[in-house]
Amino acid sequence: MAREFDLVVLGAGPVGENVVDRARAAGLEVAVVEHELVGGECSYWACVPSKTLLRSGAALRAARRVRGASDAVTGDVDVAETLARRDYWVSDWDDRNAVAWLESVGAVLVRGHGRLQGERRVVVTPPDGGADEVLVARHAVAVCTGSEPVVPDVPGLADARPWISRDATGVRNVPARLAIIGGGVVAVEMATLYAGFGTRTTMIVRHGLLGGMEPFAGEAVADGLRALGVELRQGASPVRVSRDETDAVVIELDDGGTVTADEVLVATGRRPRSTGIGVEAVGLEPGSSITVDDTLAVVGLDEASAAARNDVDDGDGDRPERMPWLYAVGDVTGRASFTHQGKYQGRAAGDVIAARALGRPVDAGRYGIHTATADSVAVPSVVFADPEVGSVGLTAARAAARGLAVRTPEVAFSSVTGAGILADDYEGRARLVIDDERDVVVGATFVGPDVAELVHQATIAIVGEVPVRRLWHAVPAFPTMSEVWLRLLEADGRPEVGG
Ligand SMILES: Cc1cc2nc3c(=O)[nH]c(=O)nc-3n(C[C@H](O)[C@H](O)[C@H](O)COP(=O)(O)OP(=O)(O)OC[C@H]3O[C@@H](n4cnc5c(N)ncnc54)[C@H](O)[C@@H]3O)c2cc1C
Ligand SMILES: NC(=O)c1ccc[n+]([C@@H]2O[C@H](COP(=O)([O-])OP(=O)(O)OC[C@H]3O[C@@H](n4cnc5c(N)ncnc54)[C@H](O)[C@@H]3O)[C@@H](O)[C@H]2O)c1
Repeated sequence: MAREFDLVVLGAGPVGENVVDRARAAGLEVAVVEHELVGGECSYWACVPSKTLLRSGAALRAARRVRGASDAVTGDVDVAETLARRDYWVSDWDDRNAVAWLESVGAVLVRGHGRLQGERRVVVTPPDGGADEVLVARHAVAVCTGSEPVVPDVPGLADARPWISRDATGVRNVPARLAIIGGGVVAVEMATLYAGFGTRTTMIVRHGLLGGMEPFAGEAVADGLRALGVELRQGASPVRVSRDETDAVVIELDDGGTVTADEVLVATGRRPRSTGIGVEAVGLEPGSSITVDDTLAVVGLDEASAAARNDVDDGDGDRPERMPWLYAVGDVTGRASFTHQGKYQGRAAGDVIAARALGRPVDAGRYGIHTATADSVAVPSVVFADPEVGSVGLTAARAAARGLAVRTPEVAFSSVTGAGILADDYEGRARLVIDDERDVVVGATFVGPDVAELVHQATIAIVGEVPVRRLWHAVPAFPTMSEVWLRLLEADGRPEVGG
């Protein structure tokens, strides 16, 4: 016997939880299928443990940067206490609180591995390998299955017991030597973390660090990592990996060099988790990101399902317009792989699914409540390295690629009194990207200690499309880090009357 619900959500990560929350708030009957821990990657293996582990070293370094406080710092990071704090924040990898929340909102949790079995049907294999159960969705299925790490096909790597990010954030025995392959955000944050733990850390980086961001961000982070004692092997790629007779990992590089370590962390990106979830049953391509429109409804599904059924539209117009029934939300869409952005999508998706199911008006225009418009305008992110990198919107290069004429005022934080008071010899930079035609901010990057909280101001300026002329009236308090905004406006130039 199949159980019926209004909505079946596949995956109870942060994104699935938000879809559930909004759909339940509207009164839909909702089932959510989860094969691991309710709360997903972010809560147990990604954002929460990584940021908790990074915090101890960051706090110590912050105190060391203030004369009058620095002498009170007499030791290094207490690794055992830091790991214990991490264990607390990941609830010892126990999801009972998250499950209690699901129950409190009246959602039904179905434990097991789910996969699509055709339109509006999800089949679940329970964890004990018992009989499959079919869940039928009266209105919609939302795929929120997240992403998984990519391990490149380097000879010997898979057999060398490489770490993926879960091993690095779930660590119990901190290695004396760690090699990291990759130069993206996972690699940079984990190098910062392990260097702070006293691990001899070597990064193997094909190109620069933090590709895709403003170049000055990667350069400052590279300098910061070197200052922490990290060895950067830039312009090098691994060609062969093995374990030697002492069980050390030996990584041979294409520049002829070798890196030897106790563990090797592979941080070479993630791919959408769209295999093994039955997308082929509805005509979609497993392994690819699932393409959605701004209401998170899967695009091209009718054509794909028709093709899968060999049911060709003869174009006589007799096929009725159908309500979307399949949605994809979060990392699996490849739109913006961050928890906050996926949750934003999840709120829109839960609301629009309910609106369509209940025959209520749908607000799907630009910045409508049922859309994830900001995905293509303002995705904020913070890289928790030393220095931190906070960014949102377009870089100068991305703006140029879009054909925008921009102004890019840039300043050093040395001109900001609040930064100098925050830390002695504060070093950092900030850049705005301003659309010259519309005179609004379309991108911002801040690099330096404790810049994370500056990003949201930029996000509001971008999403609110606040004219730069008007930003002159948003006065930052003295002496705070926010004064960087005034310096940036000054670098851009005081507007003229009638200009
Ligand atoms: C090391 C690391 C650090 C990160 N730090 C940050 C950060 O600081 N800030 C930030 O915003 N983002 C961060 N991210 C990214 C963030 O973790 C993801 O963007 C976020 O987890 C995506 O949420 P999601 O719900 O889409 O996917 P997930 O969190 O992956 O959740 C998907 C859920 O679906 C379940 N599932 C999958 N397939 C099935 C199936 N077939 N049946 C049943 N259940 C299934 C999974 O078990 C999982 O619980 C980090 C990522 C990594 C790797
Ligand atoms: N603070 C945060 O918000 C945060 C933290 C961690 C992760 N994340 C999310 O997780 C995602 C995944 O992070 P990531 O760092 O794994 O991916 P990434 O795409 O940011 O970086 C991958 C890195 O690996 C390199 N690389 C790829 N293939 C390689 C190969 N074959 N050999 C050598 N190097 C190779 C790339 O050049 C790049 O430097 C991010 O895009 C981000 O959305 C966010």
